[in-house]
Amino acid sequence: MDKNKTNPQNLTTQVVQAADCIFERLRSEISRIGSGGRSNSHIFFIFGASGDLAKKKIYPALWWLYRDGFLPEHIRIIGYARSQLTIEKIFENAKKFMKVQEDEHEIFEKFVSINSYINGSYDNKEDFEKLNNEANKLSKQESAHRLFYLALPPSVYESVTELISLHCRPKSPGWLRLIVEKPFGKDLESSNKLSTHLSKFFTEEEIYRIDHYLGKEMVQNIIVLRFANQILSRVWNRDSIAAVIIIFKEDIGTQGRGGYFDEFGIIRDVIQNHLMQILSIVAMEKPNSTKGEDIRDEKVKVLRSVLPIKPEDVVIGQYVGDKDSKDPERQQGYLDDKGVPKDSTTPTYAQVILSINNERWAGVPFILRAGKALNEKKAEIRIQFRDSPGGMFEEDASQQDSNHKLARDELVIRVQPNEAIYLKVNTKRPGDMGFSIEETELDLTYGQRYEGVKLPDAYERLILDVFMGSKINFVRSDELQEAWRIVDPILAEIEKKNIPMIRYKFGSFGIREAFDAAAKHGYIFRGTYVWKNERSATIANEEQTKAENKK
Ligand SMILES: NC(=O)C1=CN([C@@H]2O[C@H](COP(=O)(O)OP(=O)(O)OC[C@H]3O[C@@H](n4cnc5c(N)ncnc54)[C@H](OP(=O)(O)O)[C@@H]3O)[C@@H](O)[C@H]2O)C=CC1
Ligand SMILES: O=C1O[C@H](COP(=O)(O)O)[C@@H](O)[C@H](O)[C@H]1O
Repeated sequence: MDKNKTNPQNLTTQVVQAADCIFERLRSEISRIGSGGRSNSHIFFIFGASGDLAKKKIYPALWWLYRDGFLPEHIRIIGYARSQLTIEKIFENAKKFMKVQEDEHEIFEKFVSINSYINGSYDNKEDFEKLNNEANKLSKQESAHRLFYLALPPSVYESVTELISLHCRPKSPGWLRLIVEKPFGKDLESSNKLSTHLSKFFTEEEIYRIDHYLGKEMVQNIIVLRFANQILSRVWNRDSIAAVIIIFKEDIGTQGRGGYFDEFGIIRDVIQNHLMQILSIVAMEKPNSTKGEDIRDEKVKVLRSVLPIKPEDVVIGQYVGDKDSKDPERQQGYLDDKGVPKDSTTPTYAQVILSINNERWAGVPFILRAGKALNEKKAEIRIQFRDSPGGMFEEDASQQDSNHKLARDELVIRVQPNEAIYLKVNTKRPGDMGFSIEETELDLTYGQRYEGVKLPDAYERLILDVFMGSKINFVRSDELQEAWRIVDPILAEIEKKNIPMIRYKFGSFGIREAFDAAAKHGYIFRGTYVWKNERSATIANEEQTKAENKK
């Protein structure tokens, strides 16, 4: 037997070497792009450079790409916002998210030196002309390729994009790429309006709609897992799979972002985009190739087969403070957030159960569940397989009853934290003299298996994709339309208050009604959680809930 294959130490070394080799190829591709053609400079503009996303994600991602040699040689980064700031101040705010190591100070200083900040408004043509002049001066080349990242609230997208197109386009042969952050509208109508507006000023080729979940390692891995493994592709259908559940949980509340959140709610914030994107990759047919268009064609095709959601298949909730908690943040309910109106009925938790009407998936529930202010931060996909037929084991004796004793096989793809893929299977209890069965896992936890391998941050990957001109991990306008078509009717029902709002305590495991609904559709929860303790949490404000539902 090949020792290299079995020794985890060697395996890790091999993986690290393979990763280094891939990175080397990428770096040379980047430098080829950077030096090829007549236009070899790049300018990366961050609109909303004073904001939260810029500070936490964009500046850090650009720094890591620069440090690791992935940015083109001749590049300038220009932050733009209304605030009177300096680049020093911007870095002061962003530095704690950039994780600069002791031995990286020299290269970090070089990174700082390619950055600058310009302040100006979002709707004044003179400011954009000034920005354009500054950019030309900094890059010393009017045809430098230009990338514009819109880290802004959607209220200013229209004016900013128009002014960019009219006043900040590079001279030929420089190209322009526009990175648009979610939310892409609030519903199908406003999303279409935004798309129509963008299409007046940019080609579809130039637009990169970012959904950062598409940059996460395990989300990208779904395609490989599904289509590079016969053992999985053969069973990836209604004959073998009983239910699919895609879960997003956060252990924080809105943390002062309530003003933004209240306008959108958890369905628009997480389900319509991140979870729907995951669903489309889990459920799509095999694409013809790994080309962006082939993959996106299949994603949109499966979304078109999603049937209208029935209101009875929706559970929504809003968190209330946990007055018994010692943590002051957990004592605050959603309505205590300063930006949130006291009578807000915006959901912070939602579960929707979807049906896909095609040959592969008819009858299999796809359960999308997302919640803020829960007991943990976690995102995962659980593919639950059907019961083994036959019932030959003692544990199987009560097959008639829905509470089966023999656990179902379940494939879990843990997106975060601690990326992992594990398959829950039944095994003979080790050492047992008879046939007693216990549930165990075939476990591929990345932190153990691929020790030392760096998994890039989602924004790092996606920004690099934009430099490379790769659209695999960006959302096409027809995908977006389908996602809105699916959630729009439910949003309307919620608006009309036709779906009861359930209060849950900050730190809860979830909402019991959601788990019951999932069980009714055939997803069998085999965890160890005992609802008895939680019941008091989900009905903490039962009286208030009842009163509101009566209104
Ligand atoms: N923060 C996050 O974690 C995530 C954010 N996003 C999306 O990214 C975009 C930016 O998010 P984020 O950085 O959190 O947003 P911010 O609220 O921090 O806004 C970014 C910048 O926009 C300007 N701004 C804020 N409000 C207004 C307004 N009403 N009118 C005009 N300008 C305004 C401010 O700059 P100034 O006043 O200096 O001009 C601010 O610094 C949003 O579309 C958001 O949905 C997506 C995923 C995650
Ligand atoms: O897009 C969003 O995502 C974040 C969660 O991102 P993650 O990468 O930390 O899982 C969420 O907090 C935010 O509300 C939402 O807008």
